[in-house]
Order: sequence, then structure tokens, then C-alpha cells
Amino acid sequence: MSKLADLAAAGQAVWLDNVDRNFLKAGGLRKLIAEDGLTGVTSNPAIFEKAIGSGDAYDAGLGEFLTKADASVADTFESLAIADIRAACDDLRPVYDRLEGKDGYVSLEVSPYLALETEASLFEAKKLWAAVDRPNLMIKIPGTAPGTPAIRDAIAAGINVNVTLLFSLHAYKAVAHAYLEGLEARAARGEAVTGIASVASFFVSRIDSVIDKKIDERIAAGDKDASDLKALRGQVAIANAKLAYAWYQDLIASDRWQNLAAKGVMPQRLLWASTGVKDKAYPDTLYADALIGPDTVDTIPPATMDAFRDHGTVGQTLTAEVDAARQVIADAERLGLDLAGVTAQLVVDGVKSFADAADTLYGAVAAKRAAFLGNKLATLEAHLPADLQTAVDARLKQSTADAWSRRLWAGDATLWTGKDEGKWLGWLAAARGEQVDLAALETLADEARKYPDVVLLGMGGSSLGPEVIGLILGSGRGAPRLHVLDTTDPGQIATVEGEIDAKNTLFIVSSKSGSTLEPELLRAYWFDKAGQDGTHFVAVTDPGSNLEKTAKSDSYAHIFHGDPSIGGRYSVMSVFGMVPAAASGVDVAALIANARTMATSCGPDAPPAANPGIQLGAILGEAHNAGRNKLTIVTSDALKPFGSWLEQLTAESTGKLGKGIVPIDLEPLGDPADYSADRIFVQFGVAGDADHAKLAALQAAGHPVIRVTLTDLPQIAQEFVRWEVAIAIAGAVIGIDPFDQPDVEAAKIETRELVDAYEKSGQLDLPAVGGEQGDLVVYDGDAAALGKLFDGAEYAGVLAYIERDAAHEAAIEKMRVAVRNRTKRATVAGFGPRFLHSTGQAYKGGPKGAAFLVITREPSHDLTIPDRRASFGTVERAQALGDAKVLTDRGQRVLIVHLKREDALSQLVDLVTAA
Ligand SMILES: O=C(CO)[C@@H](O)[C@H](O)[C@H](O)[C@H](O)COP(=O)(O)O
Ligand SMILES: O=C[C@H](O)COP(=O)(O)O
Repeated sequence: MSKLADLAAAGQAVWLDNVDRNFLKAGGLRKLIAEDGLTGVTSNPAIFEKAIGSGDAYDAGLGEFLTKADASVADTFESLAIADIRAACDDLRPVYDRLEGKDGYVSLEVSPYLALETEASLFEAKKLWAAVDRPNLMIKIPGTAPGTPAIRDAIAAGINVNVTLLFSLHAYKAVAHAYLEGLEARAARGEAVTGIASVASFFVSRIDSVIDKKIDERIAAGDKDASDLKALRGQVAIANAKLAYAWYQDLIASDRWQNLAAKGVMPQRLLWASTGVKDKAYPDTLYADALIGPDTVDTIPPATMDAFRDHGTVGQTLTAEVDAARQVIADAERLGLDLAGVTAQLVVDGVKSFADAADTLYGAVAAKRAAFLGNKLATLEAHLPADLQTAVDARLKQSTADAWSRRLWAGDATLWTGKDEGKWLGWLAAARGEQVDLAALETLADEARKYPDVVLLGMGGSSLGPEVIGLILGSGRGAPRLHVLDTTDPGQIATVEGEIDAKNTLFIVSSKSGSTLEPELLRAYWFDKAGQDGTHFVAVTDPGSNLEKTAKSDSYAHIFHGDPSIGGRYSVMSVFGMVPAAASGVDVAALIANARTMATSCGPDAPPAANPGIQLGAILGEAHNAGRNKLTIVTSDALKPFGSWLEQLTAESTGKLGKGIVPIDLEPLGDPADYSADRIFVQFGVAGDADHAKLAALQAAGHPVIRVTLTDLPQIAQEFVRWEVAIAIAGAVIGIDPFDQPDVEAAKIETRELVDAYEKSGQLDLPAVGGEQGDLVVYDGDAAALGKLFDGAEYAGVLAYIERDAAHEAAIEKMRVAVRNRTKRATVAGFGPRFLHSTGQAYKGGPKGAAFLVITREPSHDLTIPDRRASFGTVERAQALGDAKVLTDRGQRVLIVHLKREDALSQLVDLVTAA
């Protein structure tokens, strides 16, 4: 018989405080049962972290689990833990049977993140109990104040409970009563009370670790009570445990207990946890030797087990010298060691240290899951200058401690400004494919096949996502071509009109609010052109909007409802992105599967450093805070359209209160000498694409460079999700509400006022003409002012209210490169009114000191709008003027240049490039 086996004879059960797959597989537990009389096992998050977090023992099991279906980090961990716990339960089953349920238990702890949540702990206890499905399982629930009612209810539900993290007599008494209450509740309901087991895990060595440290510090500081204090070293934890046991003896002698005992219930045994000796000055079997007594359990870590087997001492120590123990506690009190304070703090620290262990464990599982997924997951590589890397590392550490992953998914507004941010997180569910009805989309896709064209009418969040999907993935075979109209430009509208037969086209009118000016005008225009036949119109809008009313009265074929808790720029994985995608024959299910994969990677259980979205958000936010607030987007040709979606997400979410990340899209890359230190570059490509020729030099010059690589084009949906999370998190780092857009509203109001005034007067209120040159009219300035416009600007913008086509894009690009190379400032460009619903927010509300060249022109062919005096050309001009006014009011530098002829843009290009 081993010395450990002798403990059983002394009334104490020996449990192993460890779980490890290799050990279980090699029969290690069965050996301990046979040779040492072991009768139980405990596990905790730290134990699993040690077992699973390093090495490859669990890789095969993880692969087997994830092969069935992708799963969250928490579910993946649970599958591994449950398999081990079941194996241990099965090894101990003969013991459990032989002892008729009095022992033979294995403990599995509820998530440490729930230690302070009653309902969630109880829910998880029930879930784990059902999942492990073994009678000799014990669910561990922390004996915190919120944990105690969960313990009572779990017992009442017939679940075996190991109460963990007990340090004080006070907390122990509360959980002992909770145990009785749980049993009494069952008895009152006439349910069986036999066969339910519980232990109360009283932690030992951690108490000495803290008290001894206090003692040492006071002695070192020359305390007058030094010798009394010294006498208490290594005494307090054992004394505390002895008093707990004395109270237990009183409890089981009480009438209340005896009543229950008469019904055949088992006592809740005290279990000594944290029995490994931490101070090398003490004998390594100190706690195991000192706490031996009837009806107790000692859960012992492997090393202490070896030591006890070798030289432990078996005796009835627990009930010996109880008065001396009382004296130790009294002395500790007298000497101000504040045991109550220490034990209260130990609960807090214990909860945190198990949560920290879970963070490390979940981080390791997340990395293993990512490795398992391989190229099913788009990759991101970041090369950051050392100081930025240091700031990002610190942010990831802090955000892990502050539980940002969980708080994001829980909708905790205090992650941002504490306003209503929590009400704007419906996109997280949409990223998991939960907002759309795939069957309804399939029906739409079938119906759409009879049309050669589908035209989407919408702005910003309602157009940019669909456009990216349409341009990157193209229409499916036999499906209609997608045209996106997010403009009031008569030329642009006419171009689409030339490409389609309006009477044989499916129109999707898409507006979340259902009251945005542009889609409303476009809807009216095309409804007329389509012969006022609503059967080939579809509406995508939030419930109850004006658009919904129109769609109903005009008998639209379908109305798809958005989720009011999703803002426009976050809506791509909701009906706003998926309806147009389905109509143009895109494989929506594949997009959703990709989005879900990334949403899982960015889940609440993926700690920041292993969470691709939060990692990126930390980089973007810290880069912003370090003055690198120009996110410069570089793409391969295939992914070029992604930039306009990312622009809106970034600018509208972060550009406010004078702060913000300014996205720089479609600005050709230059040499290091062409830039200031305000840039962060991100390149998007597909596997096999070469690095942009100039990127390496920029990286070498010390600019932060991020490279995102997709395996295939549908993985673009992963980037939607990664960047949505990242920008939300960057908002938290910057300290703004990423879900409002106060300044977009301002421009909308200004434009409406100008258009309404025009409807009454037939006149647009134009600013004063400053000068004319060739076919250019310069308002509020002259050609000389144009030459100096961008000097010293925070960044330079070209905002063009002209048709968005390749020739105009090239002309604008020419101006940008010239300005960037001359001033070293970042340049942005936007076609109006499209950018008003996107980057316009940051231009007005974001960083100050920017300079904008606003271009308007006389349309060669204007288009009338049904029931309006204003034409599309007039509305477009009003939008330019309205926005220029708001930009000026916000303190930005603005010059408006009007082209008297459509083709006068080249004259402006010459002036700007010559400056
Ligand atoms: O299951 C239990 C207690 O019920 C144990 O695993 C308990 O968590 C451990 O004994 C302690 O966490 C170990 O404590 P320590 O050695 O880290 O101080
Ligand atoms: O991004 C949002 C745009 O301003 C369009 O808004 P909407 O979808 O309510 O029409």
C-alpha cells in the first residue's frame, strides 16, 4: 500500500489535481486508482491551459472535431475537455460503482468568464452536465457571491457540484447553506435527494503565499511585532482550513442537516485545493500532512503526490490542535494581517487568474484552429515599425485584460463612449448569416434569371457592398448583369439607360432609411421608364420606412427587410448586400460561409491577440493615435473595387470629433520620398499575386505595411467581417462612437434646403465668381488660389460632381499624383454625390486642415425627374454646393471650380499639375 492509499484509511479521499490526454491514454489514472487508491480528479482552466495550450497532444482530436464542421474556439476547447473528462469519468466509474456514488468523481469547471454571472453559470453547468453525460461528473462553479445561487439551483437540478475558489469561512458557510437549500428544494418538490454529490473546495496555499509576503514585508520594514509575525509564517492557511472543518462538523451535527441525512443525502465534503507548496522553505508535503481528517478530500497536484508517496505523514491532523488554530487566526487579526481582506482579494485574483489562463488557452486553441483551417482563412501579415508594434502589443494586452472580445459581442457600449453603441451591433449576427433568409434569396435568384439586367438604386451602405461583390465576383452563369446607380449625375444615369431596356430590367431600390434623396429620385425616374410596373421592382429597406409604403402601394415583387440594429456601412452581409448578390447569381451561401468563418475567428472567445479583427483594430487605432491616420489602400486589379467599400466603413465610422482614419484609395503608390510619416499601407491580393513593386521600399523606409491575402475571391466576405470588427475596435482605441455619422446628416439637410429652394424659385443660390480661365469658373477664389489650395494641407481632396468613368478617374488620378508628389500630403478623391454617403463624413467631421477642390460641370444632356422642377443636373449641383458649404463651415479649405463644358476637365488638370 502506498502512503497515499493510507490516507483513505484515515477517512480522506485522494484526488488528482490534474488532467492530461497523454497521461490518460497511457493509463496513468488507472494506475493511480489501482496503486494509490485514488478516488477522484479535478481540473481547472489553468490545468487545461497547461495540457492543451502547448505541445501537440490534442491536435489529432482538434482536427477530428473541426473536420466535422468549423466551430468556435470555446466549442473546440470544450470538445477536447469533454473527451478528457469523459475518459477520466470512465476510468473512475468502477470506483464510483464500488463506493455506490460516494466517490469516484471528476470535476469540470464552467467557463471562468462567468464566475460573476449567476444565470450564465447555471446555464453552462446544465449544458456541460448534459454534454459530458456521466453520473460521476462534478460541475465546478466558483463560490463567489453571484456563483452561490447558481450552486443552489444546480444542486436543485440534480447536478453534482464542486464549489471552487473558496478562501474564507464566510464564503464556505454561504455555499454550504446553498447546498442544503438545493437539496431541500428537491425534497420539497418530491424529487430524489440521494445520489447527489458535492464538495466545497477550500484553497490553502494561496492564503499563505499572500499572508507570508505581508509578514516578510513588515519584518523587513522593522515592524515592532516582528517576532509574533514570524511565528505566523506558514500557519494561517492551515488554521483557516481547520476552522472550516470545525464548522463543517458543527453543521452535520445540526438538526437541519440531520433531517436531510435521514433522507439519505450525502454530506458536502470539504476538499483541500491549492495544496502544492509554493514556498520552497516549507516541507513539500506541508499541506497534505496537516489537513488529514474524515470525510474530506485532498486534491493533489502530481509533484506533491510523488512527494507524499515518498515521505508524507499520515495522521489525524485536521482535528488536532484546533484551539491553536483559533489562536493563529486571532493573532493574525490582532497583528492586522487582515485575513478577511486577503481572502476577499484572493477570490478576485482567483477569478482573474483562471480567466487569464482561459485567455491563454483560448488563444492557443484559436491558433490551432487557424492552422487547421489553413488557406480556408484569408491571411493578414503586419510589418510595423518598432514603436507602433510596442503600442499594439500593449493594447492587445490591455484589451485582453479588459475582455474586449467578449464585450464587443455582448454589446457593451462602455467599450466605446457608453452611448447607444450596443444597439448597433446587429452586423455581428449578420456576419454569421443570421440576418438573411437563404430560401427567399434563392427564389429571388430564380426569378431574376428572366431579366438580362438588374439595376440597384441606392447610396453608400446600400450600394458600395453590392458593387464590390458585383465587380469582384461578377454575375453568375445565366444571371443578369448588375448595374449600380448611386448618383444623381445625369450622364451616369444616361449611360445605364443606354445599356438596359428599362421595361425588361429588375430594379432593386435599396435604402435603409427609405427616405434618402438619391434613391427616391432614381426610383421615381426608373418607375416611369419601366412603365410604372412594380412587378419588376424589389425594395430593400428597414421595416416601416417610406420606401416600404411605396413598394406596397406600387405592388413591388418583393420587399426585403433590413435589421434596424445594423448601420448602412455595416450592412453588406445583411439583405442590403445579399439581395443584389443573389439577384445577379452570386453564390450567396459561399459568401455567408466565408463570413461565418471569419466571424468565428473574431468571436467572443478569441482573445484579442488571437482575434484577427481585434488585432487589426489595435493596429489601426494605435497607428491613428501615433499620427499615422492615412490608411492607404493598395489592391491587385481583381480586388480594386474593395477600396470603395472600405473607404466608407473607415471614414464614416472613425471620422468625427476632429479625429479619424482617412482612407486613401486609388492613389498610385509612389517612392518613400513622396510621403510624410502619416501613412499606414494595406495591400489586398489573392494568393499568387506579386507584392506591389513599391511596397517593399515603403516598408523598408519605416512605414507600417499590412498585407492581406485571399485564397480565392469569395473570401472577400471574410474581409468584410475582419474589417468591420477592426474598425469597430479602432473606434474604441481612438475613443469615438464608430456607429454614428453626424456630419453626413448635415450635408443631407443642406442639400435638401437648396433643392427645396430651387423647387420654389427655379434658381440655385451660387457663390460669388472669383475668376474665370478658359472654360473654368472659379468660385470664391481664382486660378492663383487654385495653385496654392493644397499647400500645407492635412490632406488634399478632389471632389468631382461629374460622371464616374475611366477617363475621369484617370484625370483625377493625374491631379492626385502631382499634388502628392509636390506637397507630400495624402490625396483623396470622390465622385459626388456618392462620396457624400461615405468618406464625406470624415472630410467634414474628421481631421481638420484638409483642402478640397470641388468640381461641378454643366451637363451636356440633363435629365428631368418626374414631378420635380429640379433636374438631376440641378440636384447634383445643389449637392456640391451644399457639401462645400458644410465643409467650409467645418473649417476645411474649399475651392469650387465649375466646368462650363463636359470636356473641360483637362484644362483643370493642366492647371493643377502645373502648380
Ligand atoms: O478543482 C480544484 C478545486 O476544486 C482544483 O483544481 C483547484 O482549482 C486547484 O487546486 C488550484 O487551482 C490550484 O491552486 P494553486 O496551486 O494554483 O494555488
Ligand atoms: O450609407 C448610407 C447612405 O447614406 C444611404 O442611406 P440609406 O440606406 O438609408 O438610403
